[in-house]
Order: sequence, then C-alpha cells, then structure tokens
Amino acid sequence: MINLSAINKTYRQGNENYQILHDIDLHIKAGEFVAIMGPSGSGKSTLINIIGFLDQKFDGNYTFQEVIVNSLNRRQHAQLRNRSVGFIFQNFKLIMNQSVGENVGLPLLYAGLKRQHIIQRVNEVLAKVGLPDSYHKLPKNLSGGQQQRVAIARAIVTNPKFLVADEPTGALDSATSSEIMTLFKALNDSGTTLIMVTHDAQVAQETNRLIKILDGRIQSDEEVIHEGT
Ligand SMILES: Nc1ncnc2c1ncn2[C@@H]1O[C@H](COP(=O)(O)OP(=O)(O)OP(=O)(O)O)[C@@H](O)[C@H]1O
Repeated sequence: MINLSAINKTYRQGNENYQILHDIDLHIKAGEFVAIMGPSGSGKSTLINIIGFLDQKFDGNYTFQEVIVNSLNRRQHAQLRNRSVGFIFQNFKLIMNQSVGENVGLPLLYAGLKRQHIIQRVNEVLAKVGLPDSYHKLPKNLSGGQQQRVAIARAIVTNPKFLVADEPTGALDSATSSEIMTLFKALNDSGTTLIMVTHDAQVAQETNRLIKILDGRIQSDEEVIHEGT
C-alpha cells in the first residue's frame, strides 16, 4: 500500500542544507501495525509527515496504492490526505469548547455530509472506541485516556485507508496507555492499518513490526515476536 523508495529530505537553513532523511526504502502493506522508534531528532516526524501526505517536499518516489504521490499537485496531495489518512497526536488536539460529537464529526462536516448522517456515524464510531452516549459531553470533562479515544474516533470517522499516530500514549500513564493499545490492536484486528511513532519500548512491543530510525536512516526493521505465539 505504502511504497517509499530512495526518499531523501533536506531542510535549508540560511546557507546550509541539513539532510534529515537518507535513502529511505520502506514498504507497508494494508493491515500492518507498525511502530517507529528512534532518538529525538532522528527524523521520525519528518518521515510520518511524508507518509501521511502532510509534506510534499522530498526527493525520491512515493507510491500509495496506485498513486504516484510525488507527481501530485498541491490540491491533489491535500485531497489524498483528506481521503486516505487519519491522524492521532500525543496531545489529542481536540477543540475543548465543542462537544465530543462535534469534534468527531468535524471531518465529515468538511466532507459535506448531511447532519443526520454525521450524527449517526459519529455515534457509531464513539461506540467503537468505547465511549457510547458521550456525544454531548465536553472533552474537558473527560480523562486523558477518554480524550485520546475521542481523537481516535475522529481519526477513523471518515474510514481512512490508514492511521498515523505520533506518540499517542506519550501523555498517558501506563495503565491508560495499555488500554489505548488494546483499542489500537482491536482496530488493527478489524483491518485498520496503523503506523505509530513511540518512545515507549513496551508500547512498541504491542505492534507487529518495529522500525528503528537513527540519524535519518532505517537502522532496523523487524517483525515483533509476541510471547506465546
Ligand atoms: N521545518 C524544519 N526546518 C528545519 N529543520 C527541521 C524542521 N523540522 C524538523 N527539522 C529538524 O529535522 C530533524 C528531525 O526532526 P524530527 O521532528 O523529524 O525528529 P523526531 O525523530 O520526530 O524527533 P522527536 O522524537 O523529538 O519528535 C531535527 O534535527 C529537527 O531540528
């Protein structure tokens, strides 16, 4: 599904060029659950911003399904992002003075769906993430773990082809992290493709594939072996 070939990324600062990603070759199939780990500054966010169609300024080839991403214009690139990927962040990025339902329904509002359809779909995904009957609550009255569930509901509401999660458990205690990982695993079991950046080795062990990045290069890329399997 995701095919990166010889991806290089350089930032220019003043007269200097800084190469952040070096010759990245990476293939991710539909249905995978991938963790990306690496030290601060190693290029993880830069990589997932390219994968998630947030950043179009890179060298190399990116083919997503049949689409040659590097040949799209800005509008097509944005359209591909809106249709194909859901994002989840460390700090949830919810709109605090809007209800849970309004937060989750926002991508559908942008997509032009009718109110009745939106409400129905929002309630469906809220039930899926374990928050039924929470449409009218305010995010500020929810725990961190519950807020991340709302953010996950918002990410899946448009039925994207894959999810990109940047440190989704970074702001949560270990028990809550483990609940969120259980939810991710359930989504993955029902076919959702997930790509997750994490600093937490224990969280990474819950996925099926661990990619380690160092200084903008893939250092290792291995299947995660689960105990008892
Ligand atoms: N817009 C930018 N302009 C210049 N340099 C940048 C820009 N964005 C990122 N960088 C640099 O690129 C390098 C990689 O950053 P990136 O955010 O991808 O790392 P990361 O592995 O995600 O780190 P962290 O774990 O701290 O989030 C860093 O040295 C950073 O300073």
